[in-house]
Amino acid sequence: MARAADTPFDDIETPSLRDGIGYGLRALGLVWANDRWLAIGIAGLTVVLALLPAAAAWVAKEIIDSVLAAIDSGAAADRNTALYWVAVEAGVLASMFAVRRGLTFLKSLLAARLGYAVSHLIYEKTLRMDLPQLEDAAIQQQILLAKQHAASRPYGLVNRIFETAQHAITLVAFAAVLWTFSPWAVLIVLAGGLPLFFSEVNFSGHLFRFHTGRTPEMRERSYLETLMTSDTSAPERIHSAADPQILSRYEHLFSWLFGQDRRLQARRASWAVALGVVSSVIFFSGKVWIVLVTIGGATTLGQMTMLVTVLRQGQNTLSSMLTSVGGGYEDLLYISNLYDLLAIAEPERTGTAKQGVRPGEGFRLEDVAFAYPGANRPALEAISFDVAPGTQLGLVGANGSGKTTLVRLLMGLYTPTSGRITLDGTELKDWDWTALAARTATLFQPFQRYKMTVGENIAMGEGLRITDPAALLAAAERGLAGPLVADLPEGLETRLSKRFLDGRELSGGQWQRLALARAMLRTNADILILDEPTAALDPEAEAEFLELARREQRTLILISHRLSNLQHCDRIVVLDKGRIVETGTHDELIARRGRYRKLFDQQGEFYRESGAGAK
Ligand SMILES: Nc1ncnc2c1ncn2[C@@H]1O[C@H](COP(=O)(O)OP(=O)(O)OP(=O)(O)O)[C@@H](O)[C@H]1O
Repeated sequence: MARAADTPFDDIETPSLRDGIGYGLRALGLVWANDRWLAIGIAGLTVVLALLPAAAAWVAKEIIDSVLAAIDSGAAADRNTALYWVAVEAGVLASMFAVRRGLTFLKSLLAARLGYAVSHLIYEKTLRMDLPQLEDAAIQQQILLAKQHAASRPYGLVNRIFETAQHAITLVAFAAVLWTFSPWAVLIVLAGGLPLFFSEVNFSGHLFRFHTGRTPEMRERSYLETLMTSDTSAPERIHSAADPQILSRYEHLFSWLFGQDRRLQARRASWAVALGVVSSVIFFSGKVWIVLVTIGGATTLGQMTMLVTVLRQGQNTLSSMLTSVGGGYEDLLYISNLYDLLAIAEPERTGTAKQGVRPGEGFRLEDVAFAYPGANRPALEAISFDVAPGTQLGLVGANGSGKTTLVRLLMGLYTPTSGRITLDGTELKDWDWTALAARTATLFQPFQRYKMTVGENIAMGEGLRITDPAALLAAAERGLAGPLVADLPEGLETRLSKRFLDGRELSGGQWQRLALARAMLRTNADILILDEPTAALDPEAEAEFLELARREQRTLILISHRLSNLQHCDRIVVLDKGRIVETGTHDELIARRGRYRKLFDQQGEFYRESGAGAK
């Protein structure tokens, strides 16, 4: 929900001047590193374009003065001189046009290259982040802001730097012309532009704080937009008739965002009008002065025209330059967010062990606790147990008892807050990440529905490194997806998801079969971790798959709410509120008449009968 309308976001920090200069240089460095010829081309044309306005003003003066001379003398030579200057003016204007077009072309190339380069940096960074970092809401906000502005801001900043340089050179040339008349004329140009500059810089800071501070609302808005258009949310949304509520939330959010924009832009516009009036008054005072001096006979008509033109263009150029500086400052603020994101320390994966110090020991958990960042109580506490190779371990417990968290710790995706987890005698953090990951084949909860081909959905189990159709089909068979793949018109090549024109949609159970096939592709992993692997399968398929998994001869860690699935496990660990409350075989736990037995009895007549049989 949107916050109070007048939330000022004043507490959001903006970077210091020193940091800002550093960011600017890094952005230029990025351009240089990506395409130095493009950078050189833009810089060269910028300098040429910067000098042309002063040249044009000078040529205009020469035309007027030579025309007046020709009128006075009536000589053919003077007439030819005037025509010569007209031809020069045509050349200057044509060059201006050509250089401007060339610059626009090169800058469009730069925008595309830089947008890609920055997006690449962002994705390289997010791909190196670990799971807790990606689950951190503050980091997610930084990523969103960086992604939103990746294509525009770094290019914007570089463009503003070039523009500022161009305007600065033009100004120096204008100043040189004005100086010949009077140094005061240079001062008039400066006095007219500076107030606007300070106002723009001030508003750039406000805008940045607004955009940064409003990221939660922007995220909610984009979520509501997805909710109103996505096919996956459509069945529930349509059925629950939630549309008016969702739309009204969206409208509420929009008017809050719009109200803030309006207030800020209205203040910006009124300041711009007021300062524009000040600039005009200064300009016209300068013009009156030049006119009076000309009437007094101290300058020629041509000089007067040139001076007035230069005075006006000088003021415009200064205000464009200062607007570029203000805009560049605004770009820089967003880039500071980008660089803050890029500067986030990456998770230290310092482990190098390719195998454990006691091969064959399996997993050992010693007094493990884990708390999610910001959580007020640990998700797991005092967890100790062993899993010897080849053991089949069942994990059971109510929703939120910590089962998924526990298997993610075993996979090394989270690090225990305290305690130790070892695999073959070596702590997980000391393992080489690739070697550790290669030990486990996993069905995740929730599993992904990749909007790729069927083959790629399976190949993701080995990071898309396996492309051999025979291996993919074998995994499909072992994940009970063989008949499904055979039935699809293009087999492994079938594109999934209706989002694509030629894409096919699958049922929940069919998607789950592909997720199972993905896990089963990892034939070299000696540990199979299955987090609710059969929740979407029909009973026949469920029994068939679990039987298959049991025959795999690998360590099996199985999470299931259907306790009958765990009957064959060598050991069952029962979790409650993040703690182990019971362990034992199915029969032992049934006989103990504790938590497991209670859960088991609650699962209906069928399970109770088979439990009684086991007693
Ligand atoms: N990514 C997360 N960030 C913060 N807290 C989380 C996260 N995932 C889970 N939790 C919290 O940790 C606790 C344990 O969650 P976990 O998913 O491990 O339970 P579970 O036993 O697998 O539940 P279920 O049977 O519903 O799948 C819950 O209180 C949950 O709210």
